[in-house]
Amino acid sequence: MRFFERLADRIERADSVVSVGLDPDPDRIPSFLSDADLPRWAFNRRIIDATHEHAACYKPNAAFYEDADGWRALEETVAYAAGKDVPVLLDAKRADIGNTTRQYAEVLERVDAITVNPYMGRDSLQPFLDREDAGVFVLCRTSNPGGSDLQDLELDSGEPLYERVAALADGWNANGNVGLVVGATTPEELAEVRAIVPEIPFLVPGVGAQGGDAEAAVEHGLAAYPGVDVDVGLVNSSRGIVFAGEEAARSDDEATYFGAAGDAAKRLKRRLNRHR
Ligand SMILES: O=C(O)c1cc(=O)[nH]c(=O)n1[C@@H]1O[C@H](COP(=O)(O)O)[C@@H](O)[C@H]1O
Repeated sequence: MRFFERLADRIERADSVVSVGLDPDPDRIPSFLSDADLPRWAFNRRIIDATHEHAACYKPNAAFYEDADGWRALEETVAYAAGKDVPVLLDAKRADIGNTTRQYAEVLERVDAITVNPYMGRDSLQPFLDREDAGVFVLCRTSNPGGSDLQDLELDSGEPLYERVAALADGWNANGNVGLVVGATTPEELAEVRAIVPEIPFLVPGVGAQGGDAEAAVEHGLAAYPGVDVDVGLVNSSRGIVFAGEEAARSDDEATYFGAAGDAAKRLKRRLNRHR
């Protein structure tokens, strides 16, 4: 089964397009978990227990796992999410020259999908694109303030670079496995990219902690996919869900802390579903 078919299945079962970002910043892991063997894994396991009913996917960002214990924590996390039948999208923003990128793409043996960076061009993405069953989300218009520095640059044709990336990604989609990353912080660009690629699902980060537009994320982020009954796409929130417990009363109480994460995921799911 292709990634977007598996994702559609999950979206239907959870009635949700929420991507729960697993970004376990070590400085914010609650002190009651600091003695755990792998605090990031202990944290993620509890987050998954609290949120999986509302999760269309989990999106661990590789930056939070790039040390020896981190890789172990990530491995445990991926296996645990799979056990709950929730796809995992590794946010690694990868791509490189041929032999290197072939190694990078090996990670798709262990996760369902990945984010990739188009800056080095098609050959740097080919080994990912060749994995017919995996999802490959190409950065297009990112949510950060500096996203405009390069991505908005106008080409000779008059189009901004991010629009060219969208058009190129359409051409890279022979296997029906390409998605685009377009931030919720730039709703007009979301609409523009959607007009260029009516059939490519988006990963829309930037709602929650970055204050992006959740309604526009749903309106433009989802796309019909051949052979499935629901529109497909993902709207991600990381800190707004996993650290919701910091604001809960008695947040040093484990049940309250992780209950708040579950509530935050459920609230986001309902908010997004109002616009689906
Ligand atoms: O590729 C991404 O997921 C991504 C692209 C982008 O344009 N903006 C963006 O915030 N992200 C990621 O989405 C997550 C957002 O986290 P929060 O701001 O805490 O919801 C982080 O893991 C970011 O790296």
